[in-house]
Amino acid sequence: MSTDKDKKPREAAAMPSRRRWLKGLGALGGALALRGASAAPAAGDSPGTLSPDARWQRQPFYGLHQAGITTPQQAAMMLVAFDVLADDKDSLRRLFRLLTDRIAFLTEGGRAPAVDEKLPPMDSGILGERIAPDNLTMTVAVGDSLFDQRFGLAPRKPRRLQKMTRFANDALDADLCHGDLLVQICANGSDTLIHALRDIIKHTPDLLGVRWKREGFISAGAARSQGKETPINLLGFKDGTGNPDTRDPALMDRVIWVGTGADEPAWAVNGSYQAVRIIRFHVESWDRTPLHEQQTIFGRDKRTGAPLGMAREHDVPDYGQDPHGRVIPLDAHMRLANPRTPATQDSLMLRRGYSYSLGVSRSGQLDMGLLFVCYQHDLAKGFLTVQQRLNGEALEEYIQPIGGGYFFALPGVAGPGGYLAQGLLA
Ligand SMILES: C=CC1=C(C)c2cc3[nH]c(cc4nc(cc5[nH]c(cc1n2)c(C)c5CCC(=O)O)C(CCC(=O)O)=C4C)c(C)c3C=C
Ligand SMILES: [Fe+2]
Repeated sequence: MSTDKDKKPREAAAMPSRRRWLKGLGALGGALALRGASAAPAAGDSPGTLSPDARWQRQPFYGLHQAGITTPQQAAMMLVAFDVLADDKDSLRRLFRLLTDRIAFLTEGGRAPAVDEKLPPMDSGILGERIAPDNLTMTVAVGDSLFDQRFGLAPRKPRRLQKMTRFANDALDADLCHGDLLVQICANGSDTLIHALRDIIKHTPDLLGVRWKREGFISAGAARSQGKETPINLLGFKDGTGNPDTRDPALMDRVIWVGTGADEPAWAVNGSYQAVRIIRFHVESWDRTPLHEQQTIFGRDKRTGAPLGMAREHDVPDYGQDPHGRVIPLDAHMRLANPRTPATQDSLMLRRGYSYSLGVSRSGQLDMGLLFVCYQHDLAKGFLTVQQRLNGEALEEYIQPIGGGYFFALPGVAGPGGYLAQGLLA
């Protein structure tokens, strides 16, 4: 029998830390067992679940607005665009009722009904027998193409909804653009996103076809902080600092939600315009760019996230004191995006960005970037105006938008019995 003494020096040196690690796992198991009864792992829970508390975290499905817009960013996000295969308004209604039922179930959690072994199981099984909600939100939005001749919905289209067209720096890939529907799925874990998507696909074979899909992430720490810590993007900058405060309902009414006084169809009230952009980063050249240049491109300190010349992340720059851009250049990304003048106050938006990282391009470059998602009460005043101001910015050398689309996030479902898009299809 071999002992620690018989091992080669490097292996023997590794043993104590291995033991410490195993002991640590034992202590973790003990800590989990001490937690509340509902949080304790149960037979059938997803294997490898380290934090049952997080698995049973829930976001309410019913409400005036859909969840997943002002909800603090969960760790994982999937964007799935669908083509609608329904061929008349009744089947479209069946689709939205089905989507509503599935989302209500998946966000609440529970057991999938058992079926005869001769039939396909009702659930993929990838989350175990007991399907945990895992802080899941599924936000459904409709695209411009849903309002074509198929369902007779053209007169009911949200007035600012339009097909995304190309900006000068775009290299749009047709396979990554547009869609009749866009479902933004967010949760604590990626397995929950995949489970939710497969559930939707399984229940809608005659109604939906997947058009494109992308997955993204933010750091576990930023997600756990419930919005207190700003996520860092793959260029190494805190991204989301300047967002309006989602805990301020009056501000959200002004910036995000379509209101009753808006020049929009009545069914659209409490919905929101969603702009999605898949933006690739040229990280190799960015990583060879001097820190000073990186910081002046954004207008913020890379480490602290503070505006240049200021100390703290949430300090508010006074551009009136810096009219020539000596501290924060006039063409810095943050200054162009939000010049903070009375005239530009109506171009505010809520950003909900996630990083993505895929493989390597044919020329050996890393394929990674940002799934940029933003919400606003008016697409033209929000995203389109801001993007126009950003056109030609210094950041463009390091980024390339390759896909996305414009959508309208439906109003929420008030309670059981109601369904998504009910007002639109009434
Ligand atoms: C059209 C809207 C915007 C696009 C597209 C966009 C792309 C983009 N942004 C970053 C990184 C950062 N953006 C930051 C601020 C910021 N960006 C927008 C809008 C778009 N960004 C706004 C409205 C703001 C807020 C400005 C403000 O209120 O001061 C920042 C600074 C930190 C922060 O406030 O979040 C960073 C960093 C990337 C990498 C990117 C596309 C590749
Ligand atoms: Fe930005």
